Amino acid sequence: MEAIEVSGLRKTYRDRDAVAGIDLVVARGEIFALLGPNGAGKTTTVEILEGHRRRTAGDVRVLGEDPGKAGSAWRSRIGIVLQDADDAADLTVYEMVRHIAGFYPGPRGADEAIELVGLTAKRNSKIRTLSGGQRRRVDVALGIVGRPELLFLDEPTTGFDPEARRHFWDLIRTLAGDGTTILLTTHYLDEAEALADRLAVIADGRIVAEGTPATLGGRGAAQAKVTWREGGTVHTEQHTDPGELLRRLLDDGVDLTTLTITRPTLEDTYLSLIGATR
Ligand SMILES: Nc1ncnc2c1ncn2[C@@H]1O[C@H](COP(=O)(O)OP(=O)(O)OP(=O)(O)O)[C@@H](O)[C@H]1O
Repeated sequence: MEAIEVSGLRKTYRDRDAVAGIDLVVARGEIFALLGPNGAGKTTTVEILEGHRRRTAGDVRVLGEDPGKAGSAWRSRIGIVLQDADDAADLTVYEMVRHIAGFYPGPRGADEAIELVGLTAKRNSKIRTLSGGQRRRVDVALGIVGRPELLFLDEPTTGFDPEARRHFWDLIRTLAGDGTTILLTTHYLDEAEALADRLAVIADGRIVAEGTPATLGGRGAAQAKVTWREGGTVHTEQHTDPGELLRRLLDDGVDLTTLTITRPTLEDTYLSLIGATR
């Protein structure tokens, strides 16, 4: 059984489609990233999968059940990190995590969850005294404390400093290595590239491309741009396989310290996919 199966998903607000017919399959144990510009429909999609919003049309199965009808046993199998979590700010980190752990049948220890998000030093601090990035880490601790089979992360690393982001990536890889399925939305292309087994780009409520970070939007087959300097002139050539060109340049005694080879980054590919929909 797949972790997530979606076909023909639509969500209409008044007369406008926020989600306009999405098909999506996420396998168990997979890390799947949803990318897309502001207002594309990512949060709406994720909240329908979490059972937090009603859909207008389409079939949705999450861990084998319809999230619109599933009960508390299903809910205890998923973990959620919302985009704007409203923390009970007067509790300490430990109190809050322990409180939420109490809703799950087989939770992690609160201290283990706090340690996993790197907040042990803030264990006894009130949440309202934490920085924005530290609060976000509390949100992640709350999402994983129940040992979810499936974890939803909506822009999980917004406000994280670079070290916290790397730490978080390691945590996600560890969870995935233990078999947790992860669906995340992010605006950070480096994050998607570092974490995702597969990803989809949503624009205007539709999936415009889907693939692995290496193949999305034809990226894998894209030509490499080779640039070098020879006799005071800069040369540029496009090649699918630049090996032959490199051998020729070596034979010709060209100074290869001036040579660069670039391929489209995931960001280049993403921006051209988004641009094509405008
Ligand atoms: N409760 C609502 N009522 C009316 N329109 C809504 C509602 N929630 C979302 N929308 C609209 O649906 C569209 C998709 O919004 P959504 O929040 O899913 O986008 P998103 O891809 O998550 O964006 P972001 O990257 O900014 O988080 C937007 O045009 C938004 O204005």
